[in-house]
Amino acid sequence: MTDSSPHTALWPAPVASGPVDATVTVPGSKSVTNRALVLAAHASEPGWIRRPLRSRDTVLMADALRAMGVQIDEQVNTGGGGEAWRVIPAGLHGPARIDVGNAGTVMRFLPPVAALADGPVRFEGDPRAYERPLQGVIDALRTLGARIDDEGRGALPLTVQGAGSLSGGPVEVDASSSSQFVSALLLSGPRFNQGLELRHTGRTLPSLPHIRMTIDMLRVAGAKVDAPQDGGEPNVWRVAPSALLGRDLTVEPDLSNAAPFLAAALVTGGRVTVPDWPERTTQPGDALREIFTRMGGTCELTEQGLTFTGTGRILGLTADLHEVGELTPVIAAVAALAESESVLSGVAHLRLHETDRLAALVTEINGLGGDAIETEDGLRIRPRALRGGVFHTYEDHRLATAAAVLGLAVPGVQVENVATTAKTLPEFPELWTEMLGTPVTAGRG
Ligand SMILES: O=C(O)C1=C[C@@H](OP(=O)(O)O)[C@@H](O)[C@H](O)C1
Ligand SMILES: C=C(OP(=O)(O)O)C(=O)O
Repeated sequence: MTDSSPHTALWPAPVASGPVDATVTVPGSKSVTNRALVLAAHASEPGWIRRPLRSRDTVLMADALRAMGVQIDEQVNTGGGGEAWRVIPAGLHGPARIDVGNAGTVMRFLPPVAALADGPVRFEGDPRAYERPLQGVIDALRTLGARIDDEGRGALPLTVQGAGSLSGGPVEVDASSSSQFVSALLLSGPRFNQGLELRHTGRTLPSLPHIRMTIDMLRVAGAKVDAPQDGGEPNVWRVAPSALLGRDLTVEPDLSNAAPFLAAALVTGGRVTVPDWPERTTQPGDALREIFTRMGGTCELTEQGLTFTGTGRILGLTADLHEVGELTPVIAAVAALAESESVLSGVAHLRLHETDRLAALVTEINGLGGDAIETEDGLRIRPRALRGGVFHTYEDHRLATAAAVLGLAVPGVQVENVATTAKTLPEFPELWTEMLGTPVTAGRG
């Protein structure tokens, strides 16, 4: 460790001394927790969120809702069932200041909530948050009746001049840069006076499972939603105006954050079980069962959870990851260790994520001696022996977990700022070393 500042600190990624054999309990889903918080804030009665994810993105969401008047009581160890948050909705109000950090869910899901608050709500965040797309949400909210001061930026920082209610009605949005534009408007749609009729006009729409997650959770909260997935008009969603119910909801483990642990089984020819893997889910991480099977492993879903077993061989993958873009960094890391070429496509929108993920993955994999190139909409990765070195993470949690996967097989990988995993998985370094059967030691970034 040459520097103790968290952004430049180096974490020596542990090398696997043999096949891993571990059970890893993965904390709750970021996407489910943050949707649950928004829906509970809109409800007309209190609700519970059990086993929520506690991470930077979800704490930012909870704090932002608190700033607008919602009461969120965090209760730990409720009858042995882990943590539970009690959400008590109240009249939403400004003035409020919201820090979105670099959380796409916070920066996109909350401007529609703020439009329903009474008073001005200021949105600020990390420098990268000011570069991430938001124009579609801003324009749509204006069409629906909101006043937003963004000084013509079409991005953060901005102030929503909440009027206490919003007309709602029909609106068009191009959500080709982020599915979160659609989810954001749908999640608050029941609270708009006329509800919402949302039409996506872009050529493509990424991360469809996340939109299905939004619709499922809205319906559980009592909303009436018509969606293309039910045979409705393509690219059109309708949400009826209605009150929402307070629910008692248990958050599923974050299956996207299960990715590096399952990858460890594949890379080391070992076995990893993730308990509480849901039998049915809208989480995109469920696709890992098929993706990692195609890359050479086998998996089995039992009462114990999902057990993934590696065979010692790692096969290249040709796949369109448009629906499951957030899995790309870890898949790319596995691909860099594979015996044959991988072509990962459909993920051009990753250039606008926490960092430009395509550029970052190419630079860092090649920095370890790999052979990766950017294509128009993804990556091509060819087999080549890797060597140790510093893997920069660009304040991107998924770059850090991808680097840890490479480090299992490549001695001398130093992960810069592993603490950036706090965005969605603050316990990552401990879970990783526990999985490998090594004690938690110094060297945490
Ligand atoms: O709605 C959500 O919870 C998410 C949607 C996806 O965003 P994009 O559609 O912008 O990729 C995903 O990548 C992100 O991690 C979480
Ligand atoms: C893209 C991601 O996050 P965000 O919710 O900030 O968009 C991600 O977690 O991979």
